[in-house]
Amino acid sequence: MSPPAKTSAPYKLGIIDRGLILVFKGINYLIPWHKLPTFLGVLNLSAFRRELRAKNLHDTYPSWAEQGTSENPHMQNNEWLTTRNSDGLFNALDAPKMGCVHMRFGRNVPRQFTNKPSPEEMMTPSPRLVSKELLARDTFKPATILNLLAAAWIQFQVHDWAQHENSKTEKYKIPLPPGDKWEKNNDMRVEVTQADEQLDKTDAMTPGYKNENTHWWDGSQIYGSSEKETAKLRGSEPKGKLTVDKEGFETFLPRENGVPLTGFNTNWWMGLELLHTLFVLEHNCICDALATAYPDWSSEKLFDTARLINCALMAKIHTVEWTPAILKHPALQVAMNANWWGVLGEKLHNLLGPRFGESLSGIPASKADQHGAPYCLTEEFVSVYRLHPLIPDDIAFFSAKTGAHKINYSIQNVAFENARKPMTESNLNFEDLFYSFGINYPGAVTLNNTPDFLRDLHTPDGRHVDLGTIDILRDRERGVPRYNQFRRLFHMDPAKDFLALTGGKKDVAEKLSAVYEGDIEKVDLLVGCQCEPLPKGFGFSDTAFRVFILMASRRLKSDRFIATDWNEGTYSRVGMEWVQKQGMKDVLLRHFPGLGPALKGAGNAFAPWTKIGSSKEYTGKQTTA
Ligand code: HEM
Repeated sequence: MSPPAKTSAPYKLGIIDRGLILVFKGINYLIPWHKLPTFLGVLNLSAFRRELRAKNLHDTYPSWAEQGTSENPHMQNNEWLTTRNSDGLFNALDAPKMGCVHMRFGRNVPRQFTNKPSPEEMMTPSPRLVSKELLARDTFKPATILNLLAAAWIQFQVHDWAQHENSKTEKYKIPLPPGDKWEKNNDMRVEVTQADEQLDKTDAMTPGYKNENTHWWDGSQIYGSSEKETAKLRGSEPKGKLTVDKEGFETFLPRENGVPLTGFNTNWWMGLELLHTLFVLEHNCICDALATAYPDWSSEKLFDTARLINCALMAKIHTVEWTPAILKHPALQVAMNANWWGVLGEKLHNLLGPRFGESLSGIPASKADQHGAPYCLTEEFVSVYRLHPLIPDDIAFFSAKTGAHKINYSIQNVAFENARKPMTESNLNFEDLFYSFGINYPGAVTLNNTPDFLRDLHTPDGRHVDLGTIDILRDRERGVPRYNQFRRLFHMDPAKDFLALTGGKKDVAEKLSAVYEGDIEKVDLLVGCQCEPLPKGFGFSDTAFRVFILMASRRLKSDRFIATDWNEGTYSRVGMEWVQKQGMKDVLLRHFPGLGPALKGAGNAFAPWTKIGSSKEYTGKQTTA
């Protein structure tokens, strides 16, 4: 038996790192990073990332041995050396369980700061009061830098990355504010998050929670998080393809009792229907291209390679398109491109190849590195992706051919079993739906903008929940520090009072103070993030952004298939070109060519598209601000 695996040396700050961090701490005392000239802003972000890598990656297991050893679990099939395993095994070869399904979430703050609070602390102030006073949407506030596809995209990605399990037996009773008639019997109960078994004393104070998905960026929302599931989704399709159903001219995800058959199908709505369908079609199209180029490949080889390509394409789209769309700041445009192409940029990357390491040539093809802590997603990462205000109240639907306004549907009427209703009921096709998503706005991630639909949600499995209450409760129960403490642990200054937190908005500060009984330290992370002033061009808070600075590159850098094994041997020549030469617009146009006119003038596929024909005259709030 080999000793416990430790796949990478502890991340130590060198003298240059320390110098850089110190210099920028000095500069930031006077000027925040986002107000610096672009070049300095990018360097500032790099200084943040160095410090975060050194101080903000914390394992929640008692030892590295929990990640497995090079012999245990035993790799029975050498196939996993060159392709993804659906359970997430064997990505790190000497720690084969790292990042696999049912491994625990880690932490971005030391565990001594993540203790589970007492029942009283957990319910103070009542999460329902916070939801009613501070989260409930008063009027729809649109995010005008984005389109609705951007909202669907991030949920689509989150479903690849993270899902906690709820207890089947235990529930919290949520205190209701006076006069709050939640249900007839005036009772609100929410399932406890299922904690992992206790492995050591620390777990008694701060439980570990397992991920129901693989932690890797491996398309598990499409392919499933187990080999068994993947086999089911492929069925008996030849040439490495995923199963689809054809109805007339449209291709749909197959369904069982009305439920879509795909890797992750909970919290379903039309946005997910669109993106799951699109990337299943993309997988099948990649299979065709590979089969043409490599006619002797088996169905297995075609599937494995197409999945690698499809996952890398999604990771690239997220890195160089979605993120710069929601963080529309010049330093971010450079920094996110640098994650993929390096600071030398795409042209030089293509000319010289990825030979100069992570900083100059980008993360793909650089050496995989876990920076001293086993790779996994974290509780704090899940917290900052609670972006439920992105969901609007209703969607305006248009013809992709003429731009004519057809009909509006409330979100409720395109959610769960209704996800395809506008197609079956109103004769709209996928092209119309994509076009409509391209010109509808999502909600802005801000206070009092969580839709009623999610705050009074009835799910197909019989739950009746207020997602605003749940968003607050979950962070508290999982020991995620409240806003000010979170900022300290992410090396930021805490807000000194309510007025400072809101950037001088007196009415909001008073409302916050009333809910939190004058104690700024009690403000929940999600609430603080939704009311702090944003850097110019940002779609969410600078505080949440600190988690992104660290984890966006970590998801790429820790993954052997994106880092060390990024080469033609793994992906094939066709595969490398497929990923490197294409983006979201190419994917959309390949499958839905009628979107051409709307996408023609659009800069970023996740920003509002060009309105065509008579949709320009529509004045509804869904697409006009
Ligand atoms: C119609 C749209 C949506 C529905 C119906 C929905 C529903 C839900 C539900 C029921 C939960 C689980 C609550 C629990 O802990 O018991 C949840 C969690 C979550 N949702 Fe949403 N959601 C939607 C959109 C979104 C969007 C756009 C995002 C943006 C990224 C998002 C991010 C999350 C995250 C991060 C969690 C926590 C997952 C975890 O605890 O592991 N959701 N959502």
